[in-house]
Amino acid sequence: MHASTFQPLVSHDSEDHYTPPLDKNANSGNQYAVGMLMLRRLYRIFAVLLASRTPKRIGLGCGALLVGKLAAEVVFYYAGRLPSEFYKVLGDKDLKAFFPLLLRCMAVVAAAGTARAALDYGAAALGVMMRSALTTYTHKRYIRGRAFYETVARGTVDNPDQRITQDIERLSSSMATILPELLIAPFLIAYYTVRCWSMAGPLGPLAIYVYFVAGALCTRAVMPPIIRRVYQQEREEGNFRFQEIRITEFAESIAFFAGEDRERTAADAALGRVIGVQHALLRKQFWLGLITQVFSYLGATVSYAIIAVPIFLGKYDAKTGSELSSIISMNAFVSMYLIYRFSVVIEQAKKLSDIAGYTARVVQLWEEVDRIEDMEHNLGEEDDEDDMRIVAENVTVSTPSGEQVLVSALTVDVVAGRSLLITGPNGVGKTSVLRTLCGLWRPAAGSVRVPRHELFFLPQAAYIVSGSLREQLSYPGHQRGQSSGSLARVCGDADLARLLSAVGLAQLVGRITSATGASAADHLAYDRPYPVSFWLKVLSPGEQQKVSAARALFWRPRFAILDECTSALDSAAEASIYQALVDAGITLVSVSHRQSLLKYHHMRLDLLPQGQYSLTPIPAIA
Ligand SMILES: Nc1ncnc2c1ncn2[C@@H]1O[C@H](COP(=O)(O)OP(=O)(O)OP(=O)(O)O)[C@@H](O)[C@H]1O
Repeated sequence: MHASTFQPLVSHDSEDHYTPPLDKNANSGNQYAVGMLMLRRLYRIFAVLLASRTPKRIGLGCGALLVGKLAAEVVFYYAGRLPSEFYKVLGDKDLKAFFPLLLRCMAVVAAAGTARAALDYGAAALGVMMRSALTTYTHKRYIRGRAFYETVARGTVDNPDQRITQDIERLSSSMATILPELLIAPFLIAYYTVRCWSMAGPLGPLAIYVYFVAGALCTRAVMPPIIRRVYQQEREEGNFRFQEIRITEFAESIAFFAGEDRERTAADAALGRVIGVQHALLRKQFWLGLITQVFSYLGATVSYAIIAVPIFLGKYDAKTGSELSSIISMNAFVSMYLIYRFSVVIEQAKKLSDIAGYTARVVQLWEEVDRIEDMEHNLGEEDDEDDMRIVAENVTVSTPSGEQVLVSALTVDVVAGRSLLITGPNGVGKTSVLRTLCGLWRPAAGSVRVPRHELFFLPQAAYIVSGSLREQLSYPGHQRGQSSGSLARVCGDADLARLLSAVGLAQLVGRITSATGASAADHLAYDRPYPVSFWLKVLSPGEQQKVSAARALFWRPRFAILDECTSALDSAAEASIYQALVDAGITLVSVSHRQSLLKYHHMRLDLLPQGQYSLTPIPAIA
């Protein structure tokens, strides 16, 4: 049956587009201005770069680039003088001087070409180093504690993944190209100002400075809307990518639904928004481009006007025709180069507006992590390692925004050996209670104490990772053993085989080896790494839940939080997994609708509408 044959019960205008997460920062006005906020954020970027593990390399890279740039400028200066020398030699018809000049010209051109290529390479390498340092820092801050969870759950910054993978890269490469130009600009401007002064008098550099200030003011006027558009474009790019990723991720469901028309409409709509912002950005950039181009072409005229003054005032009356040509050429080069250096600075304004946009996106993510860390610090949550129980006292469970109270005045005490089963109708708040008991959500009132390192979570949709079977079964890996000793681990192949057999996956190793064409006696059966896509193909959703259960048996925590983690299993498989968990001495806090699971628990928490609940003991079933 095709989806179009469905008759929807409720017909509504489907404004079929993904609503981006609320971006409070984006709405708070002056986020994109080239002003104090941007400088503060840039300062923070540099502070991170200098404090990174590779500050020496980055510092050396910057230094080498600066020295290289200065050396290249000397070469460019000699290259720039050549036309003036040719004017003189050709004007004097000096054949003896012509060939050596030609040879020198070739050598200088070769040196200038090499210098330019080396500088491009140096800037790109510096960009890569900066990217590495900034991304490593972001990973360290963001993928730690609950920072990533809170950031995603609060949704106050859009697309954190895109900020890490794309915005940092663009920020780094833009900074690496702009930095050497800006660092070297003062030296070159000073040098060429002196040269220009000596040839054309004080009026020469003065005219160029006025010219530059006018250009800078015009540029400054058109920049803020560009920065805002760069920011918006990045956000829409992220939303567009999100839409495409969903099609890849849920290809099978969409195909089952025959939902391609709807998905295409949504993807086209997301693309439309990206294209819309891109056009808006291009229109704004047009004015900036116009200003920079006009100012750079006007430069040639200004240079001739500058040298015209001393010529008409008679300063060079004593010179021969060829000498005067040479002076005009040399002055054109010096003043044009001074103007060029200024126009390079103005041109950097365009890149600076990109940098401001990317900087805002990257540092906003850090600021969000700061806020979360401050909040956690102020709350001063600490584990009580000795208290082996999960205790909720007078807790109000509500959604993160606080709009919806799900459970009021919940008091429950889960001691080791006395498992709790949470039941209730859909949407009443069972998973929310688990989140609160685990510490992912803070209680709106009351207190929760939980031995976090003695807790293991089994979700309904099993989380499958890339790597070997051993890594799959031992996720999240060795770091978990913080309270080492309490978590008994098994590691040998025979132990892992026993684990798999306990959850009904005894055939898994054989299936993996045959799926990859390896021999049955593959000595790397547990250690050959595979991508997530492989595991998702090899394991059915029910088998993925079994892998999840095997992990709990691998780690043997004191407590396991089970959120309908056996929903895809047949009742025999479900029973044997629950029995295995109980036999392993794990105390369960489960959510389930199935009466058959009562016998593995000692207490039942029934969540009722309007925030009510009842907590009753479960009589032992003989
Ligand atoms: N992150 C969130 N932000 C806002 N509201 C949320 C959030 N998560 C859940 N809710 C709301 O809380 C209510 C309870 O959700 P919860 O997932 O806890 O229910 P449940 O009892 O586990 O449902 P089910 O049996 O269907 O799994 C729902 O109405 C949902 O809208």
